[in-house]
Amino acid sequence: SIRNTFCLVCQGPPVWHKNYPVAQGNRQSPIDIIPHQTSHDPGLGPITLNYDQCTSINITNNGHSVVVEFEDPDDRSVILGGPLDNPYRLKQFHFHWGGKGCHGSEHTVSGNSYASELHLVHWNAVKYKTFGEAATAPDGLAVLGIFLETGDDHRWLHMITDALYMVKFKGSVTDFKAFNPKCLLPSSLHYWTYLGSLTTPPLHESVIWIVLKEPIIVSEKQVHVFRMLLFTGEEEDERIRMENNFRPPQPLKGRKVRSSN
Ligand SMILES: NS(=O)(=O)c1ccc2oc(NC(=O)c3ccccc3)nc2c1
Ligand SMILES: [Zn+2]
Repeated sequence: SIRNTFCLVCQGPPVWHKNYPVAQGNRQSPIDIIPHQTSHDPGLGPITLNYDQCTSINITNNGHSVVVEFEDPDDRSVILGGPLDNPYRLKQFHFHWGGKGCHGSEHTVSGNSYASELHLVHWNAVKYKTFGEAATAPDGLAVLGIFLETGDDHRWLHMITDALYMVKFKGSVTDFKAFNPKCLLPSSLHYWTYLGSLTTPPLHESVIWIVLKEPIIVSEKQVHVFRMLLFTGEEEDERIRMENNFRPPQPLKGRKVRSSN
């Protein structure tokens, strides 16, 4: 049937375990974070984001999300501290969002989801030679998750949403230079952290998750611009709107979620 030809990832989370058995593993992401059940760890220091020398390259529609990629030849833009033993290099950031009126974050907080979630993906270049190698190692990646809550316009998110018309179709890419994602951070860097995975195939259990407690505020109109993107390519007859590209929370399987102060 059409569904068989439809790519496996596009058929969504319920079928991923067929080709990626790790989907039912012991450290899958996202999760529902229950604040009063997290353990406050005084040994957990603050995180530091050294993004001032970062070099963004382009913005692309990879058929699952919209991704801004960075040059990572050295430690010019890194996240360090917190639960991390090494600096982790910024590789890319991307978003997950819902459909009209329904929420689209991946992590939830006491069962509540936000309109969208931003992921800044970093890799451990001290221990591993390439991103690909790090992506399969238990301490290979560190992803900073930031919730987007609807309210007033976000003055800097416009730089992203104004570029989305250029990458409407799957497989499209356009230059996107000199963007510093520091402008997308909330005022507080307090966070929860736990050991998890990539939230889309190949679902590698290689991510140290750092989820900020404070969301950034963006307007519903700005989130709606993300929904003009398509899952489908320019050459395909059927146009499928890119929305609800989030994986639902996965079983905690006894994991501890730690809280910074
Ligand atoms: N939603 S997620 O868990 O943050 C997540 C999920 C799946 C991912 O695949 C990649 N691959 C690269 O970035 C990459 C970048 C350059 C070369 C090869 C791969 N990053 C991911 C992040
Ligand atoms: Zn993501």
